[in-house]
Amino acid sequence: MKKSPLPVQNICGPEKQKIGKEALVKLLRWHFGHSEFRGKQLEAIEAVLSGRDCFCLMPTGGGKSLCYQIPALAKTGIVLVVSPLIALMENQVMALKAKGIAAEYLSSTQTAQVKSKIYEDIESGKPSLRLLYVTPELIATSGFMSKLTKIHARALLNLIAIDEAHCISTWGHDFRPSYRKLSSLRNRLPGIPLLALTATAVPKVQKDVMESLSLHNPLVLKSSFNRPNIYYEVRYKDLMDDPYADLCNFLKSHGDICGIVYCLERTTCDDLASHLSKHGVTCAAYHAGLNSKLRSSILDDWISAKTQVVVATVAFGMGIDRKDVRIVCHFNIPKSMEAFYQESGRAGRDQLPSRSLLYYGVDDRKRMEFILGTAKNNKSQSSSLQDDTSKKSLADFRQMVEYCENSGCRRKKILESFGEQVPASLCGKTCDACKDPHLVSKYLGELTSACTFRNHSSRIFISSSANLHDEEQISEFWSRDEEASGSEEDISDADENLDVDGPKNMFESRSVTNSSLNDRIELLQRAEESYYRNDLPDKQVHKIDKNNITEALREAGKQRLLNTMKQNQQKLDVLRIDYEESARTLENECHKKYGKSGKSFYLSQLASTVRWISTANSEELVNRLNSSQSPGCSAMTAKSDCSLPSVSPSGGKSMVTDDEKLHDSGVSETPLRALQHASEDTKLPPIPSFSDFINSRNPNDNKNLKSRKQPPSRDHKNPDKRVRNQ
Ligand SMILES: Nc1ncnc2c1ncn2[C@@H]1O[C@H](COP(=O)(O)OP(=O)(O)OP(=O)(O)O)[C@@H](O)[C@H]1O
Ligand SMILES: [Mg+2]
Repeated sequence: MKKSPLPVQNICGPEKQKIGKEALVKLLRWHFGHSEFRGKQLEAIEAVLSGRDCFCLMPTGGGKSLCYQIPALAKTGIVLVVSPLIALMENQVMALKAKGIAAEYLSSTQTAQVKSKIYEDIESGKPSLRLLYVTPELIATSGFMSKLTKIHARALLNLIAIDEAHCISTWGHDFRPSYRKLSSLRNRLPGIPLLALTATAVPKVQKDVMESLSLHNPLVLKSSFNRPNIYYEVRYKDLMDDPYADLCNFLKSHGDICGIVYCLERTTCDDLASHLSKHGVTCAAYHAGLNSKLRSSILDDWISAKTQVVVATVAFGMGIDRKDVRIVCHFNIPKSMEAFYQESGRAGRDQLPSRSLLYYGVDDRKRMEFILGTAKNNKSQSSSLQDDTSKKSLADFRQMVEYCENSGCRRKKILESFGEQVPASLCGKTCDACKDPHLVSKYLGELTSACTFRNHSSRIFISSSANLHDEEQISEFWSRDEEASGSEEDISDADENLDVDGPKNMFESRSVTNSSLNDRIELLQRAEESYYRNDLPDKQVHKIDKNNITEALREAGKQRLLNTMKQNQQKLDVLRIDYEESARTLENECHKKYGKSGKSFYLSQLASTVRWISTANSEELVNRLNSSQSPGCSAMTAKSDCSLPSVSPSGGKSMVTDDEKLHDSGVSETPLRALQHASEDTKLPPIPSFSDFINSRNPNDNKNLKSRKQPPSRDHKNPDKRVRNQ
């Protein structure tokens, strides 16, 4: 229903006149239907209305948006809101419009007509608009800045609100290079109060945000990070027979509730969503590998409660505003406490009891250590800034591991990681460790035994990833950060094209400033995708259906798998294996599983398999190859009439040992010879290295990608590890 603008007009006083609390509460009730301000909302609103800068740290779901929405209604003129995501802007603008509040957003996704209507209004000298949401990229363009300057000169710019302000800090978990450009706002638009809002900023990030934005004598408002309505729990994958079944039962036992399950990889999302669906949970997978149309329909179905659970990567991120999320589950350990807090904080925004459940697995931990450690090793040659960033990533992750591996109150650990000292009694048995400390201690004991049993060296944090893989292997993408920055892509492209002052070349600019792991991984992801795109001749690409899995693509996929096996030769040498056949088998498996679902699913599965090969041990590889074969044809006893890869485990020297025995078995060419041929003869498709990719950004010039690198992470779903150690 459209609301009359009358209350706004009534309280608009002369410039310096203080707007009283009553009038503000009236606005709150009239426009938003809330009876009272929450937490520090009123203080923030009064500060910015009086012209003072404000730094506002409120927990997720704390109601930060109202801190700039109410000021926008209290004064004629415009409140500019900087937001990191188009989806976030769209949601808020839609919700405000539904309340009859004049709000718009400017982004590359809008038509020229819509944009010029907005510009017309804000340049009219008497804008009807109250809230204008923009991306940080747009702010950096000279065109938009000159419009802002004009509005400013006419005293029509009341406030600049910077939402998710932690994105400005390289120390924050969601650093966005484009946010750095906001540091010029203070000088360019003097006298306009700045309001920085965030839910997740450790003390160092808080300081960095305030300094970067040059906040002048800001009112610093910090609410506790505590989310008392969320119950925290960790479950241990290594102690379970089947974590999929455990999660499924958990979700079903809570009835028809709304939930989010976060996974590290796209393929896990697809697998898990399909498993849950089969077992009666209405759910959908959501990740950056799906096209935007599909993504928004999945989001719509979830928002409108048609879908109960979304199984997602971190692409399902900021701006997801459904109040009644009852469960947020992490199926893989997140990379930092900040990420965990932000994601788990999507539960219970209506303040009702909700749950955070994290499935911790030692393999998951090692995988994460590997990627962070590899980044560190690679960066050791680079600047000290890069080293610092890597060290910080590892330290951040350490907190997450401690959250899972130590006994003691989970809530306390979360709060302490944000610099809050609280007594354990604060929790009031709202985490598993406080509710049932003996059980948690027992699980941790079992975990130690299980790890020892499985020959994991120890639970001591951060094994040297250099022992696992050489640094070549960094080039395989690891999707977690790409997923998050996939959203950044959504906002950046066209806006950056407008950028007259800003850098012409995103990659060039980033190579200078963005030493963060996130950016590197994002670029590597793009390199990966570019590799697949560029592998086909241009004309062919245009001709084929975008979603079509061509023979050429399949062949490239097979070659990629083959290449990975060869790069892991040393590790796999303990096997006697026909690499060519093995690659074909694995490619077939990917195609069989996801061929019908489309190219992105197929490529995602393929990439996951590549990662898996690079980390799997010989036994795992044997198992997988064997399970991929047709019934009755065992790879362990492969004969010449079986066109499947011939493999045996490392201990298999006694079973099938050397060339002679293979000759005896009737195989025309020994696996060892096949291996040699593969090394000598196979022309492998080039996979761009990180630097090659950056240097070859010209889309017409992708042919000089020469070097070849290798994936770092491993598939989480290792059936062998589900050992319950009683
Ligand atoms: N004073 C209030 N009374 C009741 N509900 C409120 C109040 N202020 C905000 N809310 C509600 O709380 C929910 C969360 O608000 P909002 O999206 O502004 O949170 P946030 O702090 O920006 O969270 P996030 O960090 O996740 O972005 C919204 O649904 C909003 O309507
Ligand atoms: Mg918000």
